[in-house]
Amino acid sequence: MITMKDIVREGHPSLTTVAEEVENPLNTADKKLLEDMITFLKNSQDEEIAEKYQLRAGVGLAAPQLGLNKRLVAVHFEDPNGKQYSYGLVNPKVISHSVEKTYLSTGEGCLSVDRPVEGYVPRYARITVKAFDKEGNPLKLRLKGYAAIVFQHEIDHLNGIMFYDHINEDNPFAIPENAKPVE
Ligand SMILES: O=CN(O)CCNC(=O)c1cccc(Cl)c1Cl
Ligand code: NI
Repeated sequence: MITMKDIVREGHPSLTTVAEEVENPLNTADKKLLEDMITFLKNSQDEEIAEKYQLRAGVGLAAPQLGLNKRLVAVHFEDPNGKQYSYGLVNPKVISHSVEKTYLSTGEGCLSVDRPVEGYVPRYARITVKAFDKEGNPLKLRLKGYAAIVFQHEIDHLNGIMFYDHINEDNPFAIPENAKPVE
């Protein structure tokens, strides 16, 4: 099972590398990896398991956070409106996005960053993502609000981008232009 010791931290090169596409449909090993990534997220959100294995909670995980140069992402969360998302994504790609931006009023955190980094992270308010699921079926997801933010955080990891790369250096809490917050 994946635990915190498997998660690489700032300074590890895979966090600033553009990850390679994986062969679709997934081979057995990559399919198990993606399933293990989703299981980690579920475990990290389970009070007892998280306590037992000292897991930090996460709503998403990207393979580069495991030091693996693969374009694989897992997400598992419920958005503020109660909509549930649980996906293993193969080679996800943002194929279109709004001009309008959004940001999480509480800021973002990352399992690969062992320190709080304050500030608003400007994200596209709406995105369309194309990917394949772990069975090799094509997916097309139209996302907005909290879900759009999480998916962008994860796809950034595949492109070697950390959430704090987006924060305004002069004023981290400057309201991003043309943006409405997700509370
Ligand atoms: O890449 C994934 N992680 O680092 C997992 C830990 N971070 C979170 O769960 C998290 C927390 C707040 C906002 C966003 Cl967007 C995310 Cl993603
Ligand atoms: Ni992260």
